[in-house]
Amino acid sequence: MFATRCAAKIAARSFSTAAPLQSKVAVLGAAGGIGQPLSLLLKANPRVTDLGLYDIHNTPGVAADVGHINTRSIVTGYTAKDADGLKRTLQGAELVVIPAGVPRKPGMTRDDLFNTNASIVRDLAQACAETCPEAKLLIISNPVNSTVPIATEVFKKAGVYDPKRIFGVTSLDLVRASRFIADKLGRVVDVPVVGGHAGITIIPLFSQVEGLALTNDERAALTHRVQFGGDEVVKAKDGAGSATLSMAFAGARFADSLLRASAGEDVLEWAFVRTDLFKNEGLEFFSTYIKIDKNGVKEILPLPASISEYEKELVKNAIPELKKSEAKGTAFVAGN
Ligand SMILES: NC(=O)C1=CN([C@@H]2O[C@H](COP(=O)(O)OP(=O)(O)OC[C@H]3O[C@@H](n4cnc5c(N)ncnc54)[C@H](O)[C@@H]3O)[C@@H](O)[C@H]2O)C=CC1
Ligand SMILES: O=C([O-])CC(=O)C(=O)O
Repeated sequence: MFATRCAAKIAARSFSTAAPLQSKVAVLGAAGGIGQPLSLLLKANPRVTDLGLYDIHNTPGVAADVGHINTRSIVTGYTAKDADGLKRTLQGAELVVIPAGVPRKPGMTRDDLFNTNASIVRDLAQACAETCPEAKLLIISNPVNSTVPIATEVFKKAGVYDPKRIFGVTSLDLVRASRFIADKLGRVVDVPVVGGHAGITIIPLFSQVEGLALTNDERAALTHRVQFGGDEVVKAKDGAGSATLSMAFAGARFADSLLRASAGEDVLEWAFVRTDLFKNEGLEFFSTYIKIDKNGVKEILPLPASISEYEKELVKNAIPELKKSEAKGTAFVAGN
């Protein structure tokens, strides 16, 4: 009786061999603060069939550990010391998630990371352009407002650029906004967050949340908290880095959206992408509402007409900041 119950339980937990599609996901920076829990969450995702982990060091240990989890995917782990380690990680990848690079310490802005992270993202993007130009790139490394233009320029130079496939991951801003209003609202709902991923460029659209009534003071305080949520974590970690666990959750959620879209689902998401929405202002990248399908971005939706005057003002103020970061990223690749 007990044996039968156990067998039934094990069978129920086993992965279904009928699961469709082959989906390889690569994580670059897999041994880091974000990389490890992100790899764990991706290993738990039944849509992932191959999980390729790469870092400059420590990846074999992470791969061996995560690889013992009895879900569907096969795990490989390479470091910079392995011959063709990066290439082998990227071969056949459908998604490449990039959390490689240094995190902030208290007192730093995300832009202060530019000098170190710009070349890391440039070199990893170059490897992607050579080995898996058709893969979707999910860029987590900061400053996102500049690293996405960097990856874009690398792909353009390599002649393989498709704006549908390069995403700056801003999902953590949505996760925070959703969590920060959950107690007041009594439920967890999606909150659209648009703009970019640094300070005042992060714009939560609380006006779009049904049933949420905020005073002006509450709205201003909540908006500020979302815009500077990253600083809250950096301060609390007190020199030991920035958000890792919540970022892994948000990154895994965004990766899952893309995998669901690949499997034929209609998916609405928010991400920092190439768009003509602010072409008249000379801005090329903006985080906004996107419909995704198996090819990546299927449609970029305009901001809802019903956003508040307060939110319109936030968008207006973000544009010069976004343009500066975009120009810095673009110039970096042009000059190197
Ligand atoms: N987009 C977002 O919402 C968020 C972005 N971040 C950013 O993510 C990045 C990573 O943060 P953490 O994981 O906390 O840092 P971490 O320092 O713990 O991990 C970074 C990993 O990248 C690896 N790495 C460095 N150069 C590499 C290269 N060339 N190739 C492969 N791997 C390389 C390191 O060895 C390390 O294991 C930071 O830039 C941080 O600012 C962090 C939180 C949220
Ligand atoms: O604040 C940071 O440096 C990390 C980050 O992007 C975030 O937590 O939103």
